Amino acid sequence: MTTWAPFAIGHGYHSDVRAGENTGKERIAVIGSGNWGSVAAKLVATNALSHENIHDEVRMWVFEETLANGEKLTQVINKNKINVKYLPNVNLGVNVVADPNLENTVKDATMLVFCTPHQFVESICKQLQGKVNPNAKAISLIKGMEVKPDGPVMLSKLITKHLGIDCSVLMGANIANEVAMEQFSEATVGYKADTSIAKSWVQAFATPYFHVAAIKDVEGVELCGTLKNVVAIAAGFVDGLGMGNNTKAAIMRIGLKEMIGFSKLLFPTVSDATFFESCGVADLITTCFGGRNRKVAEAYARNGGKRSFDELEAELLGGQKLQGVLTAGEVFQVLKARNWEKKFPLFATVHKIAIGHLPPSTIVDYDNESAQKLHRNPSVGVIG
Ligand SMILES: NC(=O)c1ccc[n+]([C@@H]2O[C@H](COP(=O)([O-])OP(=O)(O)OC[C@H]3O[C@@H](n4cnc5c(N)ncnc54)[C@H](O)[C@@H]3O)[C@@H](O)[C@H]2O)c1
Ligand SMILES: O=P(O)(O)OC[C@H](O)CO
Repeated sequence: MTTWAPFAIGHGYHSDVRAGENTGKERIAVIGSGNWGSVAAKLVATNALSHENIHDEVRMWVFEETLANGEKLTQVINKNKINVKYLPNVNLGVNVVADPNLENTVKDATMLVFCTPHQFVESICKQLQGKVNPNAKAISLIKGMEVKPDGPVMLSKLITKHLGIDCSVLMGANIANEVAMEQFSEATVGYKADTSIAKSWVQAFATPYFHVAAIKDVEGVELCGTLKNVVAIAAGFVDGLGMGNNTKAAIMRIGLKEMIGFSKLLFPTVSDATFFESCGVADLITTCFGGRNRKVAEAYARNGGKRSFDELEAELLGGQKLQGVLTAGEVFQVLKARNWEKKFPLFATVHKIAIGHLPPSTIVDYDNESAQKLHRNPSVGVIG
């Protein structure tokens, strides 16, 4: 561990600290500073201070905004080491430096952690083209996907396409506020092929309270994190309609089946075992009980679909962003394009409810015939 001098609490940050340095150490930058992005910065900042092979400073890109008191968010973070807007009351670490300049954030970084809402990733990548170290590696903590005219594109692939660098993913049962409180939880790194890259990411994130396992199934891990948000919207509808635990469990089971089916149709290499990791069933459970997607969908159903998701998101989340409604729309585009709508009735119904084409009550009243065909598995002797 090296002594940390320039970034003591209460000091302004020194933007020229990196000039002329070539320490041969990894240097981590976090792109994004929302609720989970801030926790990601806290995790890697802890490890940066305790691992000799990682440079102490962790630079975090902040989509700059002016707070109600007129101060800039970056200035407040650098003064107090707390992201007062997206992760209040949690010290990010003395070595986290908030930077409103995207290009400056990634300058010299060898490990790039992407953690913004998924709808902003492509424009961020375009801004970063030609600006990142070609030998850097990336990891995406972002749950979501893009749909292009020729089909769906996972965000890890989008990052690799735009920046020409390897991109792993980290997903798991990780409600940010709980990880921030250092409550025990687990996560899954999905990597492509190179185990040394997977080990670097495990080292960067793992702490005694945050256990990280790596598996060679980047698409499987990323699709788990992406698709569980659609199921969480369905779970929220069930809660908002006042239905009980059995109904919610049924929706989660059907949702898991659709997650597995959809993932394997898109990527036949996706492994069944992935769904038993933290990124799979564990994340599905935590999100369907404690997540933001569930919370806003509950309010939507309680209001009978009369108030839009955008309105409820703004009212309930204070600037944080939902991913599940957009993802349901993106999944639906894939279902339409491939004529898969009847194979994934829960996914399709979530989208139709979210855009107001069906009432919330139809979450338990969708196309039962095709649903039963899909969700009953004769090979294990289930009838009915
Ligand atoms: N919060 C969690 O518990 C959690 C846990 C695991 C994974 N995730 C995933 O992490 C990703 C990031 O979520 P989060 O919770 O860190 O963010 P968030 O929803 O808390 O915050 C929204 C962020 O978006 C930024 N933003 C707003 N407009 C923007 C723009 N035009 N361009 C770029 N950025 C803009 C805001 O400044 C803020 O940092 C999501 O994919 C989410 O699903 C979240
Ligand atoms: O709050 P949500 O619904 O965005 O879910 C948060 C995380 O993805 C849980 O792992």
